[in-house]
Amino acid sequence: MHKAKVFIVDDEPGMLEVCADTLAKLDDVEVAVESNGNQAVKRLTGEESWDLLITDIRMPDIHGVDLLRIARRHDPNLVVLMLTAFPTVETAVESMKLGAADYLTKPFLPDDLRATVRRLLEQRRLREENNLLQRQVERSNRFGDMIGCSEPMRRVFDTVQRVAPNDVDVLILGETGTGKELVARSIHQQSGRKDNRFVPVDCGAIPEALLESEFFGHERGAFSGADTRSLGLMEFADGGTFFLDEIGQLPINLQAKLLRALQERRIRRVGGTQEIELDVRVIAATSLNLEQEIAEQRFRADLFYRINVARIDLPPLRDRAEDIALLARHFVQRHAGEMGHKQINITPEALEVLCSYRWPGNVRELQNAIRRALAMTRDSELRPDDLPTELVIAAGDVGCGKDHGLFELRDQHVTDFERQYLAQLMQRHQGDVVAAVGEAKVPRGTLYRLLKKHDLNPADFRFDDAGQQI
Ligand SMILES: Nc1ncnc2c1ncn2[C@@H]1O[C@H](COP(=O)(O)OP(=O)(O)OP(=O)(O)O)[C@@H](O)[C@H]1O
Repeated sequence: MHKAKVFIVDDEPGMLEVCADTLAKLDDVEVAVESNGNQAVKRLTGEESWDLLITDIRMPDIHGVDLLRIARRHDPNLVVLMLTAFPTVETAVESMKLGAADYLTKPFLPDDLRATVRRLLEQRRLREENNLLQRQVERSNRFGDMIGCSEPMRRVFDTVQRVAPNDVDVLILGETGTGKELVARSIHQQSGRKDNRFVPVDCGAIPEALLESEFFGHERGAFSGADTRSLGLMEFADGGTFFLDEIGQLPINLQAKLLRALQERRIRRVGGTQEIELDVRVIAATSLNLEQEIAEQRFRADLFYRINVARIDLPPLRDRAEDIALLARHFVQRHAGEMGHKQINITPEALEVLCSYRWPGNVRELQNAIRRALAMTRDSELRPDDLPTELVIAAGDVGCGKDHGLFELRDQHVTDFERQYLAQLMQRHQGDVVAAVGEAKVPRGTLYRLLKKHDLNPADFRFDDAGQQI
């Protein structure tokens, strides 16, 4: 049987003995004790892994709250039970904020200690099981880098699988951030071209005057400034896949040239006379309604028919609510590691907020919201107040109006904004207050006061080269 490892820290040897004896009666628990603060820090930050830390608050060589902070920084999943003979509201609140699971006031009955430990270990076991299940669920709802369990996404995965090996051109339609580029990459990855290049180009991002030479390349001397011959993106993609993102924004004169290149699979560099044969698969994507663009004569119908050989419609995130929780958990897992957190759970209340928002920026917006929330959270749970304010308001938590007046809502906004701003500022400067003062353009004292107000500690944002918090 796996025994839960419990570590008890108290400066009084008598107390350690009583606690150890009490817990020894639980047969699935293994107990270690320590009365010296420095030794306790060493064991908590060393190789050993612990399930539960029980620590006294008042000790001569280390304060229990500091031990809690150090231990949870090393292992954010560690469950901590605080013991105190002098309960003060501030210490209790501070301990809870730093992630203590509970606290017991001395003196306590052995049964109370046993019951509390049993409950905390059970909670931890359930959380771990839950994480394991989540990982299994995610594995079965994964298609390459794409995640989705909703019916529309399953259809998308199915279509990708069918069109990928067939070398036909593909048109992907969907609002911004729905994953069009991810789908295009996935098609490339599952095609016979996967060992050659995938060349993406954002048609809306290249200045019109440069588009033709960017696409088709140019010969030396083709125009002033062209001192060398240059390959175009399409030629660069020879043998592979050319991904035209936002094709709806391509100027009409270039549409004609692209159509010709697609029909003949040949191009001519700007200023060149020779035709160059190319073997390129084209995948185009747009968030515009191309039929309407054609009706308004901004998009050529013949180009539309040429690229609309196989078509994939990516539904907006709000129409596939089942995917929201799955994606949110996936992003939490992915980005928590990058930010130095070990394992973070989303509370059911936070999931409810995420699921009732409309996500105009779709999956990209969800991913960013999770990143921002992770920067705000200080313990192993992501709660509604860690989420960007606009989501919480839209979900009705703060802002249904009838319970909150204009000024109250405004103050709430300002407070949330301040907290988010400061957390991101600290993150950008890795806890360097001098650099943060420079960017925020406020006196140092003001910055310290605001950090204190929002209970943010610059030290929590300092990481070493390996990404570990220092
Ligand atoms: N189903 C999904 N599973 C996992 N991540 C996804 C999914 N859909 C989108 N993403 C992520 O969301 C972000 C936006 O996706 P992507 O760039 O493919 O969207 P897009 O539709 O091409 O956006 P735009 O129209 O703005 O170019 C990316 O970081 C991508 O990895």
